[in-house]
Amino acid sequence: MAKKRIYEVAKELGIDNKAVVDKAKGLGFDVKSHMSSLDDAQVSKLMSSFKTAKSSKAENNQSKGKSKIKISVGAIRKRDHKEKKKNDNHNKNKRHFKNSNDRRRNNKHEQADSNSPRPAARDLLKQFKKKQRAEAGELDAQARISRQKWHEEQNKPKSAPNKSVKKEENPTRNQRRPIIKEGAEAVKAHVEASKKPVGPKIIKPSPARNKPKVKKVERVASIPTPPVEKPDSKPNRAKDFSKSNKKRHDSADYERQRNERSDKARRRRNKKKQRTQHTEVKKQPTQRKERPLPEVLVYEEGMNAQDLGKILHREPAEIVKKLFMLGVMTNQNQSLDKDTIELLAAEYGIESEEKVHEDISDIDNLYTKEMEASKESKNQVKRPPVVTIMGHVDHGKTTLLDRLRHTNVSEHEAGGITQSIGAYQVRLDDRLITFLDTPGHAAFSNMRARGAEITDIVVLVVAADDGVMPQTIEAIDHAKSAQVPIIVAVNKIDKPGANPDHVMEQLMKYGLVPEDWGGDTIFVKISAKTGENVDDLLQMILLQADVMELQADPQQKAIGTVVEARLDKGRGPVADLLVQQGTLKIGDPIVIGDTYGRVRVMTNDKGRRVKKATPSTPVEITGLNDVPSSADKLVVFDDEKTARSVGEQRAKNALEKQRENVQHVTLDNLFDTMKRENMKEVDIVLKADVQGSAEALQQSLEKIDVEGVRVNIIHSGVGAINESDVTLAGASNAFIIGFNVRPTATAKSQAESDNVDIRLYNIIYKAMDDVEAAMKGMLEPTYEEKVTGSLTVRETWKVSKVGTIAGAFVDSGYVTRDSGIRVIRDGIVKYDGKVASLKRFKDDVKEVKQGFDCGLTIENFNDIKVDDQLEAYEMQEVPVE
Ligand SMILES: Nc1nc2c(ncn2[C@@H]2O[C@H](COP(=O)(O)OP(=O)(O)OP(=O)(O)O)[C@@H](O)[C@H]2O)c(=O)[nH]1
Repeated sequence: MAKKRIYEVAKELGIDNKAVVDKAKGLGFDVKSHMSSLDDAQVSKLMSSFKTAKSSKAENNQSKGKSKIKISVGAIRKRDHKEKKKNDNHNKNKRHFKNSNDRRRNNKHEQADSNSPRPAARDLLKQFKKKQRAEAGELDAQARISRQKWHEEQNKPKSAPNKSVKKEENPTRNQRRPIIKEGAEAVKAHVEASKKPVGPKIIKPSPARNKPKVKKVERVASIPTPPVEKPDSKPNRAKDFSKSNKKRHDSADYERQRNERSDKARRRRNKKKQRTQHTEVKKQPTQRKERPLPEVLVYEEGMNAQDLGKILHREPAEIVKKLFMLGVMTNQNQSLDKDTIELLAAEYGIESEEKVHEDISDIDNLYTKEMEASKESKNQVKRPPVVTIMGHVDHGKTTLLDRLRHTNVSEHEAGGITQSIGAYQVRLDDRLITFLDTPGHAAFSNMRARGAEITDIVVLVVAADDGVMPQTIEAIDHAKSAQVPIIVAVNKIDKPGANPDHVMEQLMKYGLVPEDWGGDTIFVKISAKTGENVDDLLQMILLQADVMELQADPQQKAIGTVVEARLDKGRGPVADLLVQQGTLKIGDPIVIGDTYGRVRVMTNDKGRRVKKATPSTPVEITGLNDVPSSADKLVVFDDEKTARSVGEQRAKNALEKQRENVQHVTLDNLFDTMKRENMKEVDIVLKADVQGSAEALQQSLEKIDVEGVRVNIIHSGVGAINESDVTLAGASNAFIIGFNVRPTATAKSQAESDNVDIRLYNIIYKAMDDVEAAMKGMLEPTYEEKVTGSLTVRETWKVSKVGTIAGAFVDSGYVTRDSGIRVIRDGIVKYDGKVASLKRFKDDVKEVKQGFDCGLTIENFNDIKVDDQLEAYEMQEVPVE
């Protein structure tokens, strides 16, 4: 035999599951719920224990008329009422309710427990039906009243429900449920109710019962009620009492199911309530509002309402609404400008501040920061002064530097002019002085100005035999604008015509008063050629440096400035730079201008390899990806990756900028550019061997102005002329100037096929002259007369309306219809005019050549005679030499 579940046993016994579970537990079985299973032995033990209990109980309670049915119903009631224990009133009512029910059942069972239950039941049924018929009318009336009252009750506000009163007013309920009343009235009513016939009930449905709504049923079900018996159980119950147990069990199950359902419904309701509460919490927009506004709105231009909402702890919709109120129509995603954001901040009553982005690619900024940091540093030490020698052409700058370095540079310079900037260090009494060699030609003035930025002291060289010249004054101006002190070196004192005092007098006009004469400018009379007083000059420089307290921090990251840069065939890009702060070391990741790399090889001014360069040291470095420009800043980064990204970003920016410039000179807009302001321009692509030369040449060329026509350098660079230069020149209708460089083979062939003119020079003056000549070619062309043929008049005809027609023979050359014509009679020019018409026989022709006759007329001239000599000529454009 299979195992049995508790509820099956309970069903068999007709006892409540809980009672059986309790009993099973009492017997020591391992059961938890009505679903727990029992084996045969346990079942039989359990059943026998119940039977024993039943028989003993039956004996004990015989006088009281209690039965097992009572136990089960009571148990259910007990359970139901436990849920309502919170309410004391209810407990009271429950007691009444239970007593009356017990009594009702006792009565019922007293009758049912007679020897023959069936006749008793039939009698009861008959009696009941009889009474029912008799009371039908009365019940109908009561039901009507009850319905009416129920409706009234329903329509009443539910603020103070009084269930007891309500129940009292419902006669139908009174029939199946004890009337709940307080005190003696309740007892009386209870007694009366207990006297009522027992049996199947609920003939007249109450209005509440008629309500088919599930909700209502659930609400009622939640109130502990006795099991509701189905109307169709009525005859069965009367006829077959043995089935009554089953009915009661069914009824108990039904009640349990209802309770379970109601429990489920309650749980669902609770869950739903919780969910609603949750969503309410989530949806609470007011809570966001409560978050405080920031004190300052730190914004970036281009933020939208969503971004601002996050910062301000406000809904984007609110931001949009606020802006709308301020007259700004926008949506949540639309970018807002600075003014609008600040307006919004003011509307919220808070400060606004634009977020400052530190652009790592802004190396000028990094350079300035490092420079400032060095001033604050405690590691500062004395550094050598950086000196620039300036002066007029041929006043002896290079000779002085030669003397200082004991080398000879000037003899190798092309054209006799210093073409590139170098920097050198000289030593005096174990102290170093750094010299920047800045040539004095006017074309280099721009570089000189740059040189003054890194220069501590300017040595102004003035030839004692020549005195103050234009570039001397220019040099003074540059030094003064850079607030750099000037030491005057009056040179060539060895020369017989030298007059140093005259130079000193001249310079007084420019605020340079010698110390001997009460001023503060140091004057040193020297001879660069003989070396006289050169050491005195160095002493004075060091003295000036001491006064200036020049210091640097060699421990910080290096910063510097490019003095010169070039592309070396073997070594790639090479930069001459001056370290200004910190120490530059081999392997340092660097960014210089728009280029980047790692210091691969470092060479000093003596051509020796060094591993590090301290402040004020000029070095030549390799390892860059491209050629930087002079005056570009050098910054050292922590790692090569950062340096690379910064360099690439800068190069990209520079390229974009260059493209923007190039866009102005394209084939599309060339015509407009030329016509603009009635100005003619000569577009030039400039390539040079070193940056300094390129800049110098550019400066010189841009100064050329030939009757309003000027030079426009559309691109200048360092290195060989390549295909891209030719393409650019072709597209811009420009020509190319190469200074100390040559075109590549492909560039040369492309230039030939594109008809792009490439001109190569190694002397600046020559380049300038050629450009000037080319510019003259762009002016209105000059014409000269060219005699094309000579004719002899052989016959004349006078025709009215036409005038005199000359029949002439072309002796040499040719005559055209557009030719100018000169009438020469006896060696004298009688008339100079134009051919009006030219014919052979009767046909108009364009040209008649030597050996042919022709007929011609001359504009506004009819006095043509036979044997007159005619000279045909043309005006031809004269090419610029
Ligand atoms: N007698 C004499 N001649 C000098 C002296 N210094 C320079 N010279 C001569 O002056 C001429 C020009 O000298 P440079 O040193 O080339 O002059 P610079 O100023 O460098 O000229 P640029 O490079 O063209 O700007 C040379 O022939 C020198 O020999 C000097 O102290 N005495």
